Amino acid sequence: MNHFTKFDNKELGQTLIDLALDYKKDPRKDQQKGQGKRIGCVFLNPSLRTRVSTQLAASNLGVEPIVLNMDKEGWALEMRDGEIMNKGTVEHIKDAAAVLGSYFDMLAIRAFPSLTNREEDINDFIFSQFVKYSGKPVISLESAIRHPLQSLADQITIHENIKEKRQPKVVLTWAPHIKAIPHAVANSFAEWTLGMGHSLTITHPEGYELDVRFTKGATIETDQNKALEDADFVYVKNWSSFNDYGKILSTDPSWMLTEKSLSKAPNANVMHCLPVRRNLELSDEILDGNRSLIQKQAENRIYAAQSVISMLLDS
Ligand SMILES: NCCC[C@H](NC(=O)CCC(=O)O)C(=O)O
Ligand SMILES: NC(=O)OP(=O)(O)O
Repeated sequence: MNHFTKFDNKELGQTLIDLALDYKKDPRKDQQKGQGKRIGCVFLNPSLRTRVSTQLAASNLGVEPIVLNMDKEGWALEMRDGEIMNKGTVEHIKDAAAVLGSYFDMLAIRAFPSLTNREEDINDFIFSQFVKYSGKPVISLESAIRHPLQSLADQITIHENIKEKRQPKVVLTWAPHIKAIPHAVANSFAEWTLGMGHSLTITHPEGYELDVRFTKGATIETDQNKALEDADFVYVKNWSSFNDYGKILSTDPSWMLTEKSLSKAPNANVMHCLPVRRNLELSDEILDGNRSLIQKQAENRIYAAQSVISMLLDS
């Protein structure tokens, strides 16, 4: 594994899940493994879980994490090659990434999409520029189109909570939001769930179809009640329109998941990546009830990151 940016294959996915579960039992068992190594975690956007869980994961392995909140503390970065930098940007990604590459053994970066330039976002422009110029193994802390550490934590959580021998029914449901929200978490959840061999139903209002590169093989159902029937895992997420790029087409509150929406899914566990807007995306009754796996997902972020850093240390 040279970089960790996306789902690769089922075998590697399962290896990462198993390793994460080993670390969960004994988080510091490999404390010597990363002695003398450093990881630089660069954030171009806000974060709670990703920032802290990655630092904890690194320190469990003896790796020293250093965080740079580039959006607040760094120079304004120019991303485009060949620009005459006579406006607001101060430092080119080519120079900044190369310097960081020389300081660290591995790097990690969060770079959200613009949601205004679809072409750049679907090519993961900022993230790709960073990988290109850093010269070191890079972990995605959420890019324009993927959030693989979240998805690995989600798959660990599903793996831990499968109760029956049969294949679980996994549903990804759109939820209302007041802001235009990226596609990364939904894309990645679909990519990893399908990649790990689960069946996936995606439900959303008309116009909210995700990029088919991530959803090929999923069942798409615009009737949420029908989609939720007999679900075992229900992943709740808002995203903005992909076809009408970055637009909010609906804020219909009936899409917010409640106990009533799950009346035909008695065994459903509910998942969300957090942060969640209570009583807009998800009701208090679900968030505070027995169905929620949401805190467990957040805890598993540590072991997801730890398994990834550990595997990168091996390569
Ligand atoms: N890192 C996990 C989620 C990040 C992002 N959420 C947000 O931007 C929430 C913003 C708000 O609620 O104002 C998203 O859903 O893709
Ligand atoms: N789920 C997640 O990535 O949370 P943060 O944005 O707080 O890191």
